[in-house]
Amino acid sequence: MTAIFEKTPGWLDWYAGPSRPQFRPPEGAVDAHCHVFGPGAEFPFAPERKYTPCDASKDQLFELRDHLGFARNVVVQATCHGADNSAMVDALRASGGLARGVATVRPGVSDAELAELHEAGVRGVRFNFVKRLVDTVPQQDLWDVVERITPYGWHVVIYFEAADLADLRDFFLSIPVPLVIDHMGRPDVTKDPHGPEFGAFLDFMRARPDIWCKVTCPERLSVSGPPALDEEQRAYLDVVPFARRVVEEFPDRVLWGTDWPHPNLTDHMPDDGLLVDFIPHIAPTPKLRHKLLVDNPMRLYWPDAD
Ligand SMILES: O=C(O)c1cc(C(=O)O)oc(=O)c1
Repeated sequence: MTAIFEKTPGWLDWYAGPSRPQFRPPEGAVDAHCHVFGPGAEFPFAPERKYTPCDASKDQLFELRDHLGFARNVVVQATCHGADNSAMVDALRASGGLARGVATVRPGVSDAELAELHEAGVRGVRFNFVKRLVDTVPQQDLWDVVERITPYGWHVVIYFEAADLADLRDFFLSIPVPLVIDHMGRPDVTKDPHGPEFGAFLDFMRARPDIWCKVTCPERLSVSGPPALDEEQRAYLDVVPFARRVVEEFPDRVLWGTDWPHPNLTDHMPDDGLLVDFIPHIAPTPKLRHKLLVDNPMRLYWPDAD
């Protein structure tokens, strides 16, 4: 029987018919953070999920990639699929080598499963500490996962709220593989980008040379808005000083992504074309943009590409 899913009340669907960005990404640009949702009838959402999204298929993702002028994707396992990576893996396999993946695995994962994920293009696992998205996982379980993935040369993507960094920092620093921080550690952008909270985040990044940061999700972090809609070119300016600080201090360890299909936004859904136009605000020179969009993600996800 085909699964029928009812979306979480108030769910905002991704923006159909996005504009073509004025900023043209450099050749070979990578959208290094995006997701697929189902389709639920083919790849059912996980029983333990905290939200039920609209469908967002691999074909729709690849269409967006081409429309925005990107060449590749990194598809991050969305929490609504739990540890069933089949929709994400299906996207990787259909991409003809143009997508890599970040999976969610439990400590009991078999060697055969890990080998299969690697063969499909998975290069990392995601540890999520955002309480509205997942139940807490014991640190020992995460340790066990790290031990299992280390032989594959994978990294760990960490998603956490700024307020939780102080408690999690020591645990993060004890993980002996590269770390990739989702959405800039979710700073409170009403605070001073030169103040103690963001200072603690930058200090965490300075602690090791293999900590990377996604300068993503201005639409999630912004308080001032306005939404990137109706040809708005100056959206989310309150996020710029935060992202730009990270790009300028760590030009070789930053990544950018659309975060399409933008789960759990509640007040607006951005036009992805206009989100791309945000990039020159945070990476002001062609050299910084080339690192952000091409060199860095290629080094992390396609190290063997010519
Ligand atoms: O902030 C979020 O709601 C969110 C959720 C997910 C997910 O459910 O996987 O991924 C993200 O990158 C961001």
